[in-house]
Amino acid sequence: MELKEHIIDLPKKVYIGYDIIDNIKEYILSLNLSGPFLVVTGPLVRKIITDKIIENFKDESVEVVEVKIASIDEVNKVEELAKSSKINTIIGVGGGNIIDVAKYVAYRIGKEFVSLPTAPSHDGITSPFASIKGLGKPTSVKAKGPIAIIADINVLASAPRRLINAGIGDTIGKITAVRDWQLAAKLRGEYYGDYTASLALMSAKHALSCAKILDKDIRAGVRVLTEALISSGVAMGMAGSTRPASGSEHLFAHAIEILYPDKALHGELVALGTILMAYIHGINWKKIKKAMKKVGLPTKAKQLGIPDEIVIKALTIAHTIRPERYTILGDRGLTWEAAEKIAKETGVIE
Ligand SMILES: NC(=O)C1=CN([C@@H]2O[C@H](COP(=O)(O)OP(=O)(O)OC[C@H]3O[C@@H](n4cnc5c(N)ncnc54)[C@H](OP(=O)(O)O)[C@@H]3O)[C@@H](O)[C@H]2O)C=CC1
Ligand SMILES: O=C(CO)COP(=O)(O)O
Ligand SMILES: [Zn+2]
Repeated sequence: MELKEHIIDLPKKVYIGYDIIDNIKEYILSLNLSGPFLVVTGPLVRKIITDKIIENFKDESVEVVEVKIASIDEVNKVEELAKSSKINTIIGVGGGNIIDVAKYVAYRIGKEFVSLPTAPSHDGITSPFASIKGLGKPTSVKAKGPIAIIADINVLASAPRRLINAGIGDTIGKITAVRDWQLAAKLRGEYYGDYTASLALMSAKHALSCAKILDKDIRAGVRVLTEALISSGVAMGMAGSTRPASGSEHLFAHAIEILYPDKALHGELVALGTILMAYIHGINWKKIKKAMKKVGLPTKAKQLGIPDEIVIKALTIAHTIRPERYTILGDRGLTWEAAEKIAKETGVIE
């Protein structure tokens, strides 16, 4: 099936390198972005990274706002401030939650957004979508794609290993997401972009290959991972939806977040979901699980403190989360018995 209209939303510039946050002012000005600027950041990141960035912004009109989670209340707070301070450019400095709030507010007020990720933990760095709690849906909504990305590898490599692993987990998910997309094209006549799907799959391949590099040279490994995460976001921008990056494995992750919130990182849940959905798809889930173990990603719900019953329940409700996006879970989902069998056979529960 052809799309009636297709807008490809991509960044104008991607700055990637070492210690490049020192050049932030130069980058921003070369993009002709005007102030006042609003830096959206998190409490921890503010202390360890953001304050240094602000120093490099001397002589410009800059305000900083701290956000704890990506919720509609935080969005409203940031939007109010942005409007009252007549902000022209929003810079998101932080993990996935911060980037999502920054790009969503930029979308709502029609201003430019610059993405400055501090952790390679998610592929929302580039994507023109955001996940905001309290909007009435657990999945992402349209947001402003970044005009520029500033990816400082020294900053990203300083993130805790758990966040780095979560980024690998989020990209591993593309293996089943693309399978689901192919299935939807076959069974439901949904638009399928071969090139975009290949791009998403390539991200998974590169993220997995970075695992070996990470142990020898953390910065080199994080660079490969960051490029994979940016690229997966490009796939979403090209597809005009998160379809190439989010399938049944993400539905499982979202279901866990609903039933048992804030226990695990997004990428960790996606990776667990990928083992389960790969099993149902009949692809080599053992190989995926082995690769996850090697990286240090949890392969059992218990490692994340998630009870077995929550995993089973999540599997049974996952298909209801985004019914318009067809996946291997079909329209009717899994029975409790089937879910339990899948979770046990893959070793996700005991
Ligand atoms: N829009 C999209 O397309 C996508 C969106 N997402 C969304 O992203 C979110 C997950 O993002 P994720 O990054 O995993 O989680 P968070 O944004 O919650 O970040 C996790 C923690 O890491 C901290 N942190 C960030 N950078 C560093 C650093 N360099 N050193 C030390 N600590 C650091 C944060 O600090 P602080 O407390 O200061 O913030 C936070 O406490 C989910 O909500 C998910 O839905 C995921 C994929 C795609
Ligand atoms: O996390 C995402 C891609 O990695 C976005 O997924 P959703 O559209 O399912 O929220
Ligand atoms: Zn994701």
